[in-house]
Amino acid sequence: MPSRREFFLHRKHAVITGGSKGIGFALASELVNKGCHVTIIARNVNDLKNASGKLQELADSRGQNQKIAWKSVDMTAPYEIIKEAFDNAAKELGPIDILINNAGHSVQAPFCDLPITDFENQMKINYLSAVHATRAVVDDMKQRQTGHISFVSSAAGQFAIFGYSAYSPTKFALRGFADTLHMELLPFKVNVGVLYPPNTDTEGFKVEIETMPEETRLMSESAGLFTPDYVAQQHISDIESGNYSTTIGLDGWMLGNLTAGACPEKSLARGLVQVCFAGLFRAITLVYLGYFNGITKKCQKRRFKLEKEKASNKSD
Ligand SMILES: NC(=O)C1=CN([C@@H]2O[C@H](COP(=O)(O)OP(=O)(O)OC[C@H]3O[C@@H](n4cnc5c(N)ncnc54)[C@H](OP(=O)(O)O)[C@@H]3O)[C@@H](O)[C@H]2O)C=CC1
Ligand SMILES: CCCCCCCCCCCCCCCC(=O)[C@@H](N)CO
Repeated sequence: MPSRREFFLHRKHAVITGGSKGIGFALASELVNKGCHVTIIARNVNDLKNASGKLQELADSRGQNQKIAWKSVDMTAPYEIIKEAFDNAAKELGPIDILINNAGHSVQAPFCDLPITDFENQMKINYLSAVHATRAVVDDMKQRQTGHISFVSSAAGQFAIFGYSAYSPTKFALRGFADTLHMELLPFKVNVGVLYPPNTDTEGFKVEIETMPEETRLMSESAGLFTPDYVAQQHISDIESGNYSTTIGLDGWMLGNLTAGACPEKSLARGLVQVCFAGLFRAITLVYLGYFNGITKKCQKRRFKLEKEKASNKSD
């Protein structure tokens, strides 16, 4: 007998923001593999055409008449524009059953080196875009008493490290929003889920790694580097089985247990692990924090030394 929590993806209409590349594209592909009709949203039209062409090929190879569509929308646009785009998507491929809030961007540097505008900009694309998209689809889901809404947070939305003073809060915010929404939508049978990826090998990540402070690189790489396909498969499988949180890799799994806090948990087995090992995971985290603080001090020492050498070279 299928479990009460199970969510069937076959012939559902899924909309993925930021679906033209990286994790979003991998999520879109996996949803096509599960039999969904898919609409992807992003800004760049060429990338959208390219990505939806690939998705259509994948869909055609399954021979089940699945439809693919794309919309060029800046997800930071005013709510009215977002609402119109989602209404049009629903007119084209049918009522929206699944929304994946994935569009996002990271800018990392020590706090004082970050342009002050980046704080607001990242909040707009990483957090507010998800609020707007959710508002655009949720009434209809409540009325139809079915649906799923996902948020792509980050391991940096569970563990805030050096360099992410603008980025991490946007990803923590998604968790707060998702926890609330999950509770409010329970009576309407609309599911909510959060994905917490560690570093994932995408175009966005390739740009990020070029400008990343050494501290951020050393700390974040301790949680591993994963392929977008692997990350997407884990999350889609959690959507199907009705799990709230998706974590990736061993460190990700520990981090999920550590930060379970007051977040929803629908699996008894997962809940038991959180209860039994809470202390152990906190202890492991203290060790990591000690290691990370050491990295911060060492890198700063090296930087001071370099600056001193430069200054003395100049005065020679
Ligand atoms: N890669 C990683 O290491 C990790 C990523 N994440 C999160 O996963 C999500 C996806 O990341 P990733 O795949 O690496 O990102 P990419 O930069 O590779 O792709 C981003 C996607 O979002 C779209 N996008 C960006 N800005 C906007 C906007 N204003 N409006 C609409 N669409 C937009 C892009 O298309 P276009 O530019 O054409 O608009 C593109 O499709 C992000 O939320 C990120 O924070 C979380 C943890 C780790
Ligand atoms: C008991 C638990 C211990 C586990 C410790 C693991 C340490 C995690 C460090 C945080 C990693 C942050 C990755 C950010 C990825 C991301 O979002 C960017 N690449 C943005 O694109």
